Amino acid sequence: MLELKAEPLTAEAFAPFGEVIDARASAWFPINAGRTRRHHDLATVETLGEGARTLISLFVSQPVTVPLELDFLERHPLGSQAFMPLHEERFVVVVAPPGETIDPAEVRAFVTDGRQGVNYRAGTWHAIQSVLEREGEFLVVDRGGEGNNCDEHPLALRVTL
Ligand SMILES: NC(=O)N[C@@H](O)C(=O)O
Ligand code: NI
Repeated sequence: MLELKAEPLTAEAFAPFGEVIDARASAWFPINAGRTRRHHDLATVETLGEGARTLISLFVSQPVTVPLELDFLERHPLGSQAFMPLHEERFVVVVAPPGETIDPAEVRAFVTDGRQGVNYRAGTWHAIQSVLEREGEFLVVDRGGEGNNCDEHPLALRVTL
């Protein structure tokens, strides 16, 4: 069983896995006669393969318990996947670099602060959506289309905060 202690999520630490989406930590420019700050182009949506298209969905998730015990990570080889909380929900992020196998030494665990979202780059191994404390509602942007876009890799993990 691989034991991990979740670290506070930062863009720098998450860079090998994708982007952190956070209005507080991103540049913006004024639009709408100055009434709106546009935090522009914060993450890259990847949609690969036959019939690929971008999906916008809502995930309503029940909270996980901590320590969080997992028995697999998954990846989406044909597209990115972004999760943005709609009510400042905190969630646990577990990731490993893209590749055909997972090196346990490269698995990282993070916890978000409620204002952060993540965009997993295509192929990044990750735990399924794991919201903390209460039911969570997330805007999700990921890839639809033909072919298999979800691989699972067995891995026994316990994550503490
Ligand atoms: N299956 C699905 O749409 N969700 C997972 O990919 C996940 O990362 O939660
Ligand atoms: Ni996923």
